[in-house]
Amino acid sequence: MIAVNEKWLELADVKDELAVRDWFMGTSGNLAIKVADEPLEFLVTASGKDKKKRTDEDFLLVDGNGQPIIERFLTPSAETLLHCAIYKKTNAGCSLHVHTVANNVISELYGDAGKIDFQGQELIKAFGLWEEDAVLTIPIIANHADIPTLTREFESTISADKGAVLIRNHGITVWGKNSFEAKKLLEACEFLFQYQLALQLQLK
Ligand SMILES: CSCCC(=O)C(=O)COP(=O)(O)O
Ligand SMILES: [Zn+2]
Repeated sequence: MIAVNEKWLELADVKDELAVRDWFMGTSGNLAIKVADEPLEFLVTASGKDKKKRTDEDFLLVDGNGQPIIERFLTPSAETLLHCAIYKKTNAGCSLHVHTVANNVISELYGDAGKIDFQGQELIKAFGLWEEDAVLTIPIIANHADIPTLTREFESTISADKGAVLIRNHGITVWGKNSFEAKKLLEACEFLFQYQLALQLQLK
């Protein structure tokens, strides 16, 4: 139970930081943090809540199928299966999903290509890419309304213990070994997206 309480507080702190950035517009976004490996258990945000507020009902514990453990009054995030896919396919400890204007516009501009590449950008080092000619590729998948379909396409893009995937005209999901790394990746992506949009305005 101590582990759950510690992870709860860790995720609540991340949620507060992302809320300050206004990254939970219109109750969008969901966050998860792993609590146990075998069997898999993780805390995930309750669905449809105002994630800018800190309450005792912000998170609930779910199993590897995204089903609530003990808690029967709260509904897990509608996108819990995406978090399940991350924890099943990687050693990640935390996964974060937010909707921002920049990540939505980038996903639409580059959606037909199915990806966006970043090269020659200092911030790609956040992903561990330190070589001078390194390329960060962020996949962009279709925003299927059917969550199992969305999850299948999403999990086909997962190939490492840290990563980021854009869902077209929806948002981004990132994951990393812990909440610090996941938040770092989320911020790096947002920087890169805002840079790309600003650059495109200058080129016009
Ligand atoms: C109003 S946002 C639409 C659902 C969504 O994309 C999202 O991120 C939040 O859903 P949740 O069930 O996690 O609250
Ligand atoms: Zn979403």
